[in-house]
Amino acid sequence: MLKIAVPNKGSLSETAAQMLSEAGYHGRRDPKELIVSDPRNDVEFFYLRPRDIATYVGSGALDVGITGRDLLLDSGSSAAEIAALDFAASTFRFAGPTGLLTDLADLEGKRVATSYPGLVGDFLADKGIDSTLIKLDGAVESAVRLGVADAVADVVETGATLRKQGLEIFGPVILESEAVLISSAAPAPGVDTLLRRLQGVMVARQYVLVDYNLPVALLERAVALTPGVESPTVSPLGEPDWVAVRVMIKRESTNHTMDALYELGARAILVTSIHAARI
Ligand SMILES: Nc1ncnc2c1ncn2[C@@H]1O[C@H](COP(=O)(O)OP(=O)(O)OP(=O)(O)O)[C@@H](O)[C@H]1O
Ligand SMILES: O=P(O)(O)OC[C@H]1O[C@H](OP(=O)(O)OP(=O)(O)O)[C@H](O)[C@@H]1O
Ligand SMILES: [Mg+2]
Repeated sequence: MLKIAVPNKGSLSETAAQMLSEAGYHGRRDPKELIVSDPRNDVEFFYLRPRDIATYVGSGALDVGITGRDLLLDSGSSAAEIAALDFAASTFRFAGPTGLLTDLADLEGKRVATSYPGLVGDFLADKGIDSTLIKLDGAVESAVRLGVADAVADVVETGATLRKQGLEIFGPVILESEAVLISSAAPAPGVDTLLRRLQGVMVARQYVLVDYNLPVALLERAVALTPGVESPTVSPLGEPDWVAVRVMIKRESTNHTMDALYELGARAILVTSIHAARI
């Protein structure tokens, strides 16, 4: 049975559980469950703190897990990232009191508060900057106002938390992070199926199917607008000189693409959601 680590709390837990469910797995129903077996899919789920998942997977105790790239790198674990999962995107940045710190060298000799001392320590060492790390569990943005640090290094999504604390981003991007699937050194049998299923969920979320009818003379220009993942399916129509086209397009571009197809001369343009996919 494939042993899969899943975040039990925090920012990643809800979407991770939802993706696994959309991928056909049967996870926990009760948030107090820590281990749930899904024999039909030949997997077992272990609900763990996202920060600990890389440690379990890196040690080989569990085969794969869902965590954040930032947490994986912070842990120093030997687990490897095998796929990005397209959610919980954030950047990891330095921030300080507005206007006071402007570049990385300004951190020399300063106190930097963070919940990710492994990640930040490695980054500063690599750049030759000698700072003192102040390890906090969360709400690190308060550390400057409360006088325990001169700057912070933390997860930034919208930047709203920093702004509310009178802090401003400075210096280089430490990391672009998102939720990832990680695996132990020797990938276990069954990982391929899990990955294909999760990729299917991502495709179903990102793409829609579009069908349209078009004079065959315009086909080349229509294909340029909607090239699809591999290539569009083109079928004959009862009407001579017209064809029917079926193709996947990015969900976010749906209305622009429909407008462009209509202007080109396509008609009966229909858009349908994809329920599941294997590409
Ligand atoms: N606002 C956010 N936007 C996107 N990703 C985030 C955000 N906050 C945290 N994360 C991501 O969530 C993961 C942290 O997991 P964790 O469970 O500690 O989240 P958390 O939100 O800090 O949870 P908690 O604060 O309840 O402990 C990291 O990969 C981090 O990049
Ligand atoms: O850029 P923003 O959109 O404001 O999001 C970033 C904030 O979200 C997370 O905090 P969380 O709510 O998880 O609290 P924590 O600091 O206790 O982990 C993260 O640690 C940042 O503080
Ligand atoms: Mg947090």
